[in-house]
Amino acid sequence: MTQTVAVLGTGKIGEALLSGMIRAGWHPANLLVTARRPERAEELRTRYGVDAVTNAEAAKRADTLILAVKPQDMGALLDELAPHLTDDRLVISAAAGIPSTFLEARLAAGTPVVRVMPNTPVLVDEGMSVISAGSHATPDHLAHAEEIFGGVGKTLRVPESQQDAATALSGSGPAYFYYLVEAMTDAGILLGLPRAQAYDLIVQSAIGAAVMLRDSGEHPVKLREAVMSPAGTTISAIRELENHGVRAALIAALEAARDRSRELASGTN
Ligand SMILES: NC(=O)C1=CN([C@@H]2O[C@H](COP(=O)(O)OP(=O)(O)OC[C@H]3O[C@@H](n4cnc5c(N)ncnc54)[C@H](OP(=O)(O)O)[C@@H]3O)[C@@H](O)[C@H]2O)C=CC1
Ligand SMILES: O=C(O)[C@@H]1CCC=N1
Repeated sequence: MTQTVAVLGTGKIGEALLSGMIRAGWHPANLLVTARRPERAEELRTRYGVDAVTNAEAAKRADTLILAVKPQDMGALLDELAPHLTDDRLVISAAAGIPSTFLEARLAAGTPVVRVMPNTPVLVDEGMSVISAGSHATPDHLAHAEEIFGGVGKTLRVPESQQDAATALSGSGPAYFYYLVEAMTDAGILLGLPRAQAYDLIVQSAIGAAVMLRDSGEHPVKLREAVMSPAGTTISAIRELENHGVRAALIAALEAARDRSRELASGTN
């Protein structure tokens, strides 16, 4: 039987996922979206050929609902959905921090909930989506979530207790790399290169390094050692990174992201 999937809250990650599902072969007729603003609903209808409906209608029509609103909006969305949602629907939450118990407590008893932390590279089919089962989710529900998110990148199952850490690593992860590219491009300008050239050099280096990390099977230390010639340029740069505590800063940054994810758990702040 053909399943209908609804994306509720089609902002940055919701739209990225929607576009990826269509590329992965989902027919727009089997997809629904919801939006808070009529002009946004119209934009999504025109851009993707999907039906933009109310949250209540999505609850009635979809077999699987993917909730992609901000953690702070999740309580209100669940209150809106609960009267229309029966326990034979699968509810997938992509919200940072919000535990599955938060959803389960607001939905019909026994409703299966799966928590997923995707990231924006789902836009280019290179997403990383970390998946956990709530109390009533079966292996079939997890497999269904993997089918959806696996179409736009990799998936990994973890116990829900690891979701805040996964959010800090892969959910937020792309932003750290963009930040590094920005900073390294600025350095290129300081060294006298035009911005566009500096950007190209850094981005291609990032792509090359990422492919080697993924495909070479080598530990990152080995890959770095291969770049660091004795008494050469690279070790001079690495010494500065160590002097400025960049490794410690990264560890502290990811710890802060994990802590923020935990703070969002109440859904109210
Ligand atoms: N951005 C990312 O990289 C990632 C985000 N996430 C999670 O995804 C969720 C969304 O994040 P993001 O996409 O960045 O945020 P956005 O603000 O871009 O998207 C949220 C969308 O939800 C809409 N919305 C809010 N309430 C309702 C409602 N009741 N009914 C319908 N639509 C509603 C908003 O509408 P309006 O435009 O009117 O405000 C907005 O378009 C968050 O919970 C976040 O933790 C997870 C992984 C990665
Ligand atoms: O910054 C955030 O809160 C969201 C969750 C992970 C990525 N973006």
